[in-house]
Amino acid sequence: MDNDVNIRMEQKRVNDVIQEINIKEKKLNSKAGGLKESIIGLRKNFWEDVTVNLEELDDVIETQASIKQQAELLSERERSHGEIDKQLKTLERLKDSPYFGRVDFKDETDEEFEQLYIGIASLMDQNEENFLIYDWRAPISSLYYDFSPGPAHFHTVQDTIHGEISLKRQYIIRQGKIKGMFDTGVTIGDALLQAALGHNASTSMKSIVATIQKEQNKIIRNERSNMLIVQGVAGSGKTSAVLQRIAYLLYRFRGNLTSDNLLLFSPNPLFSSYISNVLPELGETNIKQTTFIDFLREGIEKNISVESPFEQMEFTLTCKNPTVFETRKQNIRLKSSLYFKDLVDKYVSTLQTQGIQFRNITFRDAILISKEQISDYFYELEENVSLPNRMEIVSKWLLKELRLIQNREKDKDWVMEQVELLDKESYLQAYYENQRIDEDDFGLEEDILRNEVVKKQFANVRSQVRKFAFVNVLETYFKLFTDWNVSPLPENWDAIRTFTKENLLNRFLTWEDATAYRYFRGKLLGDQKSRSVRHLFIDEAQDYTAFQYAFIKEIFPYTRMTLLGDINQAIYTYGSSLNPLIPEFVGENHERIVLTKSYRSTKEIVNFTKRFAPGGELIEPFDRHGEPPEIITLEEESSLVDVLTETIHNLQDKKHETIAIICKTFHESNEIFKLLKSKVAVKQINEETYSFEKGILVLPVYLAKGIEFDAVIVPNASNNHYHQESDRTLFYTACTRAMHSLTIVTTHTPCKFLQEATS
Ligand SMILES: Nc1ncnc2c1ncn2[C@@H]1O[C@H](COP(=O)(O)OP(=O)(O)OP(=O)(O)O)[C@@H](O)[C@H]1O
Repeated sequence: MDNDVNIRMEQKRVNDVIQEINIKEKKLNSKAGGLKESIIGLRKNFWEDVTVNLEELDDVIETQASIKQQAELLSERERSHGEIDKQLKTLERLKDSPYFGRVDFKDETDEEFEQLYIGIASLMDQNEENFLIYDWRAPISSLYYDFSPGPAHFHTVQDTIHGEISLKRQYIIRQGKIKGMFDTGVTIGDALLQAALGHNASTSMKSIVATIQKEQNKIIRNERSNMLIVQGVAGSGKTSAVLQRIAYLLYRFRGNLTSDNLLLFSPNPLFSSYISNVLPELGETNIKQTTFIDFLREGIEKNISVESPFEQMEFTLTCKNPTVFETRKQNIRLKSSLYFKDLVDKYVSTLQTQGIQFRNITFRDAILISKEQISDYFYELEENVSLPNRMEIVSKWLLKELRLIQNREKDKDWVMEQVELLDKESYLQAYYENQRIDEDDFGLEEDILRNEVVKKQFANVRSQVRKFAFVNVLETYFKLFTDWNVSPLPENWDAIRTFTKENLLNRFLTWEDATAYRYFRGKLLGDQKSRSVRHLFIDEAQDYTAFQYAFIKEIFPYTRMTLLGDINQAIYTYGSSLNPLIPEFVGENHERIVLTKSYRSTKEIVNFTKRFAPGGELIEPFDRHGEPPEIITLEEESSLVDVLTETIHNLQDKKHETIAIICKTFHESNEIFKLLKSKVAVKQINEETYSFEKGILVLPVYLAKGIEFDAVIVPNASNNHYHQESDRTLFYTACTRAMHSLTIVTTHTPCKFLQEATS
């Protein structure tokens, strides 16, 4: 058929579907209007419609029941209204772009091919009989992602349906108009992908539903594995795939799984906001996201400061003292390892019989229960009761003791002084209470007031006891490095323990100690195992240590996990041995998927960066072309500012909107910022930056993780800057943030990675 006729017919169908959407929208709107009125009415007349009578106990109970009934009615209506609101928003999106794909499919029993249109949500005709659009997550829609014309099959919950595809078509529809239409063969939409990838970088990530690739679809629809591990090269769509996977799981297990059951660990706050649009764009609520440090901090005492991973990195990259550096490196290696976890476990087992440090329970500067008493009580308990259970028993005992002390304390003089300071309300309450019990006993009122005072004053002590504040966890951890005979001795143990002791005395945990300490705390006091998180997603998984993984497993023993990362971007090199992304790690019920195709950068940039990526021969560029990376050799170092300014102006002339100057360290980014701030409108990004706007940005590479820019400038790729083998992953990560343009500035002696790329 003539292409114009085809387009006309397809546009007619789009118009028909939009017509249906309009009708549905009208119906929903009138339903929503009715509901809204009823909600307003319910809210307005809430107190008129409930029977309020508080005279007799029976009346009070009836009143409570009546309020409850009214409140339930209101929240039911509000829920329905919310649901309609969500449907209306989806219809609004469908009206703009009802679908992006079509497959004509016939199963083995069918006579004729059926046309299946695929979009971001399902839509049925008015009689609710036929699908006008299939949700991209429906089982049948996987035909679109997994097959080209020819034999094809898809899995339903019970079955596998075999058949044949006769046509696969893609559309670009905007504001209800077909802007492009392609019939595709083997891979989906090179044309569409070209269009999607050729755009300028955005300050927030986009959904990729229309162009999900077969390999990515495997990640998205995986339901079997307890642990899904994705090793994917830079720009291969790991983050994109995981967000689509979340949307898929929410759809597939709707009714059983809500966004509260899913948790994502992201590498930095900037990244969290960068991806926060994708799920709402797909009509789903965002899931809980946190960085691993925030997650750890929740379980560490507030008066202990914790180093961030970025501070750790900055320290190792900028430390000038070789002895200090060496000790720190060894500390990181040790504390990141499972060997150290074993050591902590061994130490914890010795605490069964002795060694836990307790705190006195004090009140108004006096010791109420001494730490020795607590320790004696604790260690007299049965040895085979676990430490956390013993803590519970001690806490109960302490609360009982406190009640007795509280009673004794009541008659002291200071209580009367406090009674006099009580407000009018407390006096009134005491009066009524007195009346209720015995109106003739005047002494009772004072007793009630005294009770009120001690109860208030003891509330804090009691709450501290419930939180096990009577255990000095930090001091007990400290003893691991002082009183305990570690065996076998880790390498350079003396230097490591001196370093650790010094930090702990300052109530400071290095990043490598933070997990160990948090784990230790859990062993001592007990950890709440998370049952509500059913799926955990870890992006940039290469940057987690073996100890961190073991800890995560402890907290989430029943949770399915999806780990995504790239071993070539492992920037925390001293801690990242035994990473799950390496094939040897794969265990039972684990699945490993490898993505080798890089979509982000132009072919020229990928071919350049793959030359210094370990195992780079496996990286495959997507066929999108641009200018080759530019390498600028400085004649003199003082010319850097002019070179950078000129480069930025050139890039702006070429319509690049996000231009990132990616530095090795924050220290370097400070220097560059100072150089440039009077020349161009440059913005500096730091650990606290939660979102960014288009423009010229300067930032260290560890804050650029997971993000992409139109153009990247690496301002100093000299040998004296990227000089160690461990800098390779940093350099690689920096260069691979570029979508369209990469500029590298160096002195006459470029770093070896740059030499490898250009030799
Ligand atoms: N199937 C696809 N269709 C359209 N765009 C895609 C597809 N897959 C990836 N992309 C695009 O490629 C870019 C890189 O994707 P993404 O950030 O998800 O990769 P990544 O593997 O997480 O990268 P990195 O490890 O380097 O941070 C994004 O712009 C994304 O939109």
